[in-house]
Formats: sequence, structure tokens, C-alpha cells
Amino acid sequence: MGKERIYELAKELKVESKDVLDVAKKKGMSVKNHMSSVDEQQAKELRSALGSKKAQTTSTTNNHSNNTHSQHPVRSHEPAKSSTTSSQTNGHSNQTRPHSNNGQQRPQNRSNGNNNNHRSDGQQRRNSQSGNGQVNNNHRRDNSTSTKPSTTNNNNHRFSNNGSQRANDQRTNNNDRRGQNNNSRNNAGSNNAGHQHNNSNGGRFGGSLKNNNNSKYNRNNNRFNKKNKKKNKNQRIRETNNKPVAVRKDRPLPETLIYSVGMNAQDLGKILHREPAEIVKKLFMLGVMVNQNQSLDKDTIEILAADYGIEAQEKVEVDVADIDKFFDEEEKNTDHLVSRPPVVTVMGHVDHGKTTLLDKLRHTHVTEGEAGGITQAIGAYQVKYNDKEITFLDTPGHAAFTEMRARGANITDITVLVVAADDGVMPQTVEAINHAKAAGTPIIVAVNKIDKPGANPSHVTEQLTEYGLIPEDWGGDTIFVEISAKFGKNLDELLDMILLQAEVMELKANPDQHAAGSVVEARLDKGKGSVATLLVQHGTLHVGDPIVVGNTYGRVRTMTNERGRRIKEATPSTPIEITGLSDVPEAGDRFIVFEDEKTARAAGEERAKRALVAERANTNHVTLDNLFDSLKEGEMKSVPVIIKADVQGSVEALAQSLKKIKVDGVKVDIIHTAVGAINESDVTLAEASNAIIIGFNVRPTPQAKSQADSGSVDIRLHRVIYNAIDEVESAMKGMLEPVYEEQVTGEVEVRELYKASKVGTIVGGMVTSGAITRDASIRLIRDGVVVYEGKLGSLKRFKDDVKEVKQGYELGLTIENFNDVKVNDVIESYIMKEVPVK
Ligand SMILES: Nc1nc2c(ncn2[C@@H]2O[C@H](COP(=O)(O)OP(=O)(O)OP(=O)(O)O)[C@@H](O)[C@H]2O)c(=O)[nH]1
Repeated sequence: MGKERIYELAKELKVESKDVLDVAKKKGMSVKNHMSSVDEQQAKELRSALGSKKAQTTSTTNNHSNNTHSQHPVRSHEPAKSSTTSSQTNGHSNQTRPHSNNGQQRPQNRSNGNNNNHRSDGQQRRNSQSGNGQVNNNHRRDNSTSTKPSTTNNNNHRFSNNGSQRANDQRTNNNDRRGQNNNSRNNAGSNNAGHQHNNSNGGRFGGSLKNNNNSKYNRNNNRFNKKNKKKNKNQRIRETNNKPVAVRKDRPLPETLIYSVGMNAQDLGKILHREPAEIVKKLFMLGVMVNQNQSLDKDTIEILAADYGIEAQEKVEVDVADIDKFFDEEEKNTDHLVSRPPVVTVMGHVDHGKTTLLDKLRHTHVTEGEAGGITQAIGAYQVKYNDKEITFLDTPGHAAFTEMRARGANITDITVLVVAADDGVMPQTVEAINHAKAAGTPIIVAVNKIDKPGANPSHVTEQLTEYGLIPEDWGGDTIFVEISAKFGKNLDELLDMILLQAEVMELKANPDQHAAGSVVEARLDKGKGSVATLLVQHGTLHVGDPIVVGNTYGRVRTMTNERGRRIKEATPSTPIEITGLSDVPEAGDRFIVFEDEKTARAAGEERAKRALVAERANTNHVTLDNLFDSLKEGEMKSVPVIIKADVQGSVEALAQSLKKIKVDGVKVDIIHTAVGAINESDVTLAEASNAIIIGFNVRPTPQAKSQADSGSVDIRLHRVIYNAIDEVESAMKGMLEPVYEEQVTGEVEVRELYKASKVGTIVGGMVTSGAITRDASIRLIRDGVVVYEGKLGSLKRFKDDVKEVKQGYELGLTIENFNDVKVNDVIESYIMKEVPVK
């Protein structure tokens, strides 16, 4: 217990500070003014001296006006904090116990850590024995009793009151609102008292308690009173009764604090049902100095939780943008598995007959009821054979499509390797084998063009054994089918083999889940917007499904099969063309169906944002590490190229291939790529950037063509990707500055020297190797050291000027602007020769 100031005592005892000072001085205490302080013992003395005086005055007043608004507060409050020795005090305590024990008061007491609780328990029991009437009586009696017990009581009063006052002051300082809360809490205490004593001046009792608090607790109450001084007391009591009680502090802590990293004290306060200020304070005690809005890290939050004695658990944030994760989840979903058609990719070398085979199958083995339908080039289609479906992916077959094909192989179950029987294994045949092997897909070899006169199927088989593809007849396990795609020979056998292989593989999927799959290709259609060919790999895709495809999203607006027929749903292994996406996805992108469009949108937008960030991060920033490269790049020439193609897949493939062209000193700079015809804006862009436009399977619009002609923009149209690449490559080579290489042509040994006043030193010598020419550059070498580099002044054989002197012949020569030649020097002649670009 600390010291107390005179004015505080005066306030408490409701007397003038002067009176307290006087008494103190009389008692020999060293006090000067109202700010002087006295110790605990002295305060006790003063209280008893002044308190008894005061009490006498009060009791007199009470006798006069027992039922009026008297000075109840002082006395009615005092016993609340008192322990008792006399029966009167007991009575008094009993009636006041409910205040301290009721509602808000209890936790406050607990937090104050005083002894009242212990006492009040016992007292409560006694109180209940005496009953309400008794309480009231006690109370009434007490109102008029002497204040004798207050001597002892005051100690306790001080004890408990100091505690609460300290807490209260602190709160008031921290937060004004808190101070008010305390008021309301105190008021709540009085409210309860009010309820209990309603029949016998309970209202006044309640009010008095409040007043008591006001006088002792803090300025807030005074302020509150000032504000309301015009209102009468009853009104005030009513208001007090209606005031919402701040219950926050008393709400229990959650069992587990579920948090996210980066939460601040305010966020945590909400979860913990605690004031943010309390959390800030707690953190301060734990050595973390933060304000309410500062983000907290994982460790801090966990320490805080531990300090509160509760578990902490980090909230698992679901990254909706991670569609690969969702895809994997759908893939792992193995409920209700049913057989699905195999997905087949046809690969092989250029012109070996892939397209012919796919076209033939497409036209001969169409799904029932759809015969005669217009076949769309959607990059994938299904054929029906023996009541079973097979899905064929029409992936572009050129080596330049490597990347896409590698992606395609991921969705492929079986690879059909087409090898022309008249041509045998070629580079892209090997490449296709490697891709299929890398993807782990079984290979069925279709030896094609067996109808051709020069066909040699067994040679093909032999060649393929080198790559591990050994037919069953030869002890291997690879299926070989000899076909003629052009004439449809053995195509049924090929389909049989595919189905057989599929059966062995037990291909299954669950059609009862959200659809997931991959993009086969995508394009921008003038009328329909983004059009994507998707292959459903898991689940069933429905019209209206909210979907995220790569970095785009949307709702499946329309769904058509390869024959342009509208369908409502697509089961596993079905290729379909959909519209309704926000943007054009890329071939090989994955798609996932979401529960609702909002999440799909959020995921799609987030993915697009991340892709943009990644792309930006990829653009070269100069760092110390790449500074040298950048400087070198500064010397590089670039060929700006605009790529327009019919489908996204071709755009990608062409772009990738062009980027891969290696010509030292020149690089391809792809400034724009898009799907669709070459339009005026492409030409404008090309004009501005001095770019070449490469059109793959597309044509320029008439306006674009005339604009290009007048602006002399180079538009190159191709249908074969190789040609496009070749063309760009040669353009790049043509751009290079010629590279020259020194070539030593001959050597002359200096044997004699003649000095001529007009021409300087004349060298007589012999060509020891090669030949020396008049226009060659020369180097004078003495003892292995180059002494001079320059040009010849003259070259003679005997007296005649000559253009060249060959090995073994003597000559005479002069060196331009140089005479310091010595016998035995060697003159080396050389030329700079242009080196062809590799
Ligand atoms: N005689 C004969 N010719 C065939 C056969 N299959 C394909 N051809 C021909 O071979 C040529 C190339 O066939 P495509 O189907 O275009 O070959 P591809 O492998 O698709 O070629 P790219 O698309 O350029 O990679 C065409 O002229 C076809 O008519 C066949 O079984 N027999």
C-alpha cells in the first residue's frame, strides 16, 4: 500500500482538504498542503479522526431525512469493502454483499486480488439466511447507525478500493472508453443492488453506490455527472440501468486460437474476445513492441496464445489459384471408377501419313447417328469402333511442335507411331519414340504406305528394333500393324489393337466428380470469342459449369463435339469445344470446374495476375550477374517478328522454334503473336517496329495486304513450319556483318637490302612459303617478334612490277612508310577473308 495524498483523503471522506490538513497537522504529521502525502498508518488515523466526525454529521442528517437522497453513498459503500467485527457491521456487510458479488463486480474483485471474495462467500451464506427483508432492515438500520465499524472497515475499504482504483486509473489512462466501461461496470454493480433493494429505496441505494464510485473512482464519472447534472437523479439511475454492460472481457477465451500469419492485435482481440490494448500490453510484457495495427508473425502469435494458455493453430489457407493441386485431387479421387475410352496420339515423321490416317479414321469410323456431320478440325475427335470409343488427338506432327507434343503426351494413353514403309525411320520418328517413352505411353507402330511399290515393312521393323520396339513375332512386346492409310487397309486391325492395348491398361475415371482436364488447343473466334478444345480427363463437364482454364475463367456457355453438335455434358476422354471463357487459354493448360462462378473468377484472375508477374519477372533486368551478357546483347541485332496463325498451338510452336534458331549475333524478337488473319493493326505494328509478319495457315485481310504493300511490310505466308523457320534463319544470317578471318598467304625471307634515296629501303628476298601479293597486308617479323605491320609499297620481279610472287622465287619489294628492315627479317603477307555465317 502506498502513500495517499491529503486531497484524496478529503475527497474520500467528503471533507475539505483544509480540514484534513488541520487534523493532520494537529496530529503532528508533516504535511504542507493538499498535495502532501501521508503513509498508510497516518491515513488510517486521519480516516478514523475525520471519518467519525463526518459520520456523526451524516447520521444526524440521516435522522432528519431518512427517506431522502442522503449521504448514503459513503456509508453504504464502506461496508461493502469492510470485514466485520461487530454485529452491526455484519448486518451492513450482508446487505452490501450482493453488490460486490453480483455480476460485474465479481471478476473485478478477483482481478483486484483482495480478500473480499473470501469474506463475501461466508457473508453471502449468512446473507441468504437472513433473507431480503433482513437485508433491507439491515440496510435501513445501517443507514442510521453510527459509523463506528468504519474504523476497521476503512482499512479494508482502502485496501480493496485502492486496488480497483489503480486498475481503474490505468484503464482510464489507457483508453477513455475503458474508463467509461468501468463506470458502467460499477454502475452495473449498483444496478444489481438497485434490483435487490427496489422496495426499500433500492434506487437511491443504487444511485448512491454510483455516486460513491464517482467520488472515488475517476474523473470520468464526474464528467458523466456534469454532463447530466440537469437531469434528476432518478433519470440518471434509469439511464444507468439501461446502459449496455461491456461484457467483452468476460467472454471466455477460445480453446484454440486459429490465426493467419500477419494478423494484428485488433484481429487477435476479436478472436480472443479481448481488448486490442490488452493484447498490445501482453505483447509488450513479452518483449514485443507493436501497435494494434501492426502485423504479427507466426512466432509472436503462438507465444501470445501460449501466454493465454491456449493452443494456437494456423489457418490453412486454400489457394484457389492452384488448380494443379485441385487437378491432382480429382485425379486421386478413385470412387465410382468406370472404364473410359483411350486417348490416342498419332506421331511420326513428316509426310509419313499421320493426317491421312486421322482423316480416314474420322470419316470412316464416325459415332453412330452422326455420319454425314461436318467434321470440324478441333484437334481431337472420337471414333466409334465395335461399340467402343477411341479418342484421337490431332496434335501437330512436326518436330517444331515438340513442346506441345510433350505436353500432349501427358494426356495421351497410347501413341500410334506412323512410319512410312517406303521411307523408314527418320529423325522425327526417333523423336516421337523418345517422347512417347518419356511420357510412359505404350507405342503401337503403324507401318504405313504398304501399298506403295517401294514399301519395305520388314526394313522398318528392323530399324525400330534399334529403339527397343520389337514386334511380338520377334520376341518383343510392341504391336506392329501394317496399314495403308490412303486406302484404308488394315485400319480396323489398328483400331482393334488400340482397344486391346486400352483393355490391358484398364483405363478408368470417375464421371461423378467435378470435371478436370486439359486444353488441346484454343483460338479466338470473331463471333464466339474464346473457343477452346478441351479434353475431359476426370469427371463430367456440364454446360454452365464455372470453370478455370489455365489463366482464364468463365462459365461453359456452349459445348460442341467435333462434329459441331451441341452437347450438354462431356464424360471422361471426351474432346469438346467450349465457349464462354474470359480469354484464350494455351494448349496444354489444365482446366478445373469450381463449385461457384465467384471462386472460379477469383482463381482465374489470381492466376492471370501471377502469370503476369512471372512474365514481368522474366523480362531481363540488368544485374551484375547479367551485366556482361546485356552489354553483349546490346551489340546483338534482332529480327522483330509478328506471328499470326490459325490456332494457338501453331502460334506457340512457331514462336518456340523461331526462338531456338541459333545464329551468333542475331536473335529473333517476337513482338506480337495472335490467332487469326493478319489485319491492319498487325501491319501498323510491323511498320512501326520494322518487323516481318509470318502468317501460318492464315492470310492477310485485303486492307492489311494493301497497307503492307504501300508500307513495304514483309508478310511471309507459310503452310509448312519448316519453311517459315528456314526463311527466318536465312534472313538472320543475311543480317550479319561479314566476319573476316586472317589468312596468311606467304612468307618472304629478307636476304639483301638496298638503300635508294627516293624510295627508301629496297628489300631483296625469297618467297619461302605460299605467295605474296601486291595488295596484301604484311607484317615484319624479327626474331619471332612483330616489328611492323603495314602494306607493301611495291613488289617487283627483277625490274618489273608484279601482282604476285610465288614460293621459291626471288623478289624485290618496299614497305610503305617503313625502312628499318634488316637481313634475316621475315615478311609475312596475309589477307582478311570473309567467313561464311554458320
Ligand atoms: N500411297 C500412299 N500414300 C500415302 C499413304 N498415307 C499417306 N500417303 C500420302 O503421303 C503424303 C503425306 O501424307 P500426310 O498424311 O499429309 O502426312 P503427314 O505425316 O500428316 O505429314 P505432315 O502433316 O506434313 O507431318 C500424302 O500425299 C498422302 O496422300 C498411304 O498409305 N499410301
